[in-house]
Amino acid sequence: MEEFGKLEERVVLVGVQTDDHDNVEESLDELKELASTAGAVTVGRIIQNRESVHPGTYIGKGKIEEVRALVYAMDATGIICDDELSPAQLNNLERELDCKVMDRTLLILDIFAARAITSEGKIQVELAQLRYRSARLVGLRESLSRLGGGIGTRGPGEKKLETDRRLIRTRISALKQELSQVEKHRELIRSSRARGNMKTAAIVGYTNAGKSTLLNTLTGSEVLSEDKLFATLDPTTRLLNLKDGQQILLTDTVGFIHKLPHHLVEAFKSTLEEAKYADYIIHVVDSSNPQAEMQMHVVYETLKELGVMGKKIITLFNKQDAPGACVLRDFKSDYTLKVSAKTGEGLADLNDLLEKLLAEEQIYVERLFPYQEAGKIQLIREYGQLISEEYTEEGIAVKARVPKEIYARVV
Ligand SMILES: Nc1nc2c(ncn2[C@@H]2O[C@H](COP(=O)(O)OP(=O)(O)OP(=O)(O)O)[C@@H](O)[C@H]2O)c(=O)[nH]1
Ligand SMILES: [Mg+2]
Repeated sequence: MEEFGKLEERVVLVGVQTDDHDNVEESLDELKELASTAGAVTVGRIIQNRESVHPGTYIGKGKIEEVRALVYAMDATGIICDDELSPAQLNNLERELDCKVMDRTLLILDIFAARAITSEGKIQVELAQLRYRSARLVGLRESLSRLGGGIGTRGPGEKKLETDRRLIRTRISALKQELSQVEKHRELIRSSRARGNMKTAAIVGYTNAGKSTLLNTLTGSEVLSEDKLFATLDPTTRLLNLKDGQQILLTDTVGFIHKLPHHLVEAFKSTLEEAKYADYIIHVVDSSNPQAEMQMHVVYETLKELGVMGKKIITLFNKQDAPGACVLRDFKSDYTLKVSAKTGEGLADLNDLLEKLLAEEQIYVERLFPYQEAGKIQLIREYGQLISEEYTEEGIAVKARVPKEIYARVV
């Protein structure tokens, strides 16, 4: 595992501006944030304009010289490239520059590794790390050997490489098995939730948008929220009591990010899938971020990739208290609200909206059930929401909300 925190890492960021590519300056701003989250100090950046990235070395020969000079001048310990490098690009650059070469994927993996808390998150990160590494075994041999323990403590050699690969394969299949156990467990929880007829809203959004803060403010719970990228890696579900007595489950999710490497989306699928099983999507946008529009776009793309479609979307333009907060036009969502998760501004409107949406799914029942029909009250308890029950001589007076599907069986 690459450890950034131990000795001070000083890095130079390297990006390629291609014609069809979004703005690399902005992408490098974000890469700098990622680097600092991982504990590395950015000491310079170099951008090359090219039609496309160099297949063998990511950047061209002349630029490599420039990077080498900057690394030397700034006493940098390594470079971080803005795109995922192929194994060949990584090896070649490492040979040419003679310093540590990292890429966006490795950086994100490193942050993920430091932040995963639940066993599921940890397994997912380790799997993604192993997959990334096994493809780059030659180049990463040195950093691997620093791991100590099982993998790689002796010098290089073909035989050694074979052993590394076999160890990694064994580990991967063990992890996969563990993961499928954990996923089964999650599936169980999900289906019992569905049986209890509890509606769920998934809070999604770009990393650092304020998702965890929102969950904390709404439910008074303590979910780690930090001004760091990827503070949340494991979904956390909390019960929200709405003012009118209705209830909804809110699930915090891992933040999305620009250029989230595909196999990471793959690795985190089961975590991100919370959004797929939710009844509603609450999309939190950091409206004080100049990149808000691009970030919203990334969120929609990721949702599409996950197959999350046809759900009601509530977009929250968050951080209204912050300077420069704006409201963007948003054609993809069904409802938009201006809020501040920090100050609580606008959250009463969110409460009202959720009440309205939930009420649409349920029918209000006020009825006296004779004692011989008490079984129906059990049905309400199981599938609906019992607001009150009062025992009288004629029977039980009940106020409740029941889902449309079972209304006919209750009245
Ligand atoms: N000014 C202001 N800051 C906010 C608001 N909501 C969240 N923040 C800050 O934004 C930062 C990120 O908040 P989090 O709640 O951790 O963001 P997140 O979306 O959960 O981030 P990840 O878990 O990393 O994806 C923290 O420093 C919060 O204090 C808000 O309404 N106003
Ligand atoms: Mg969070």
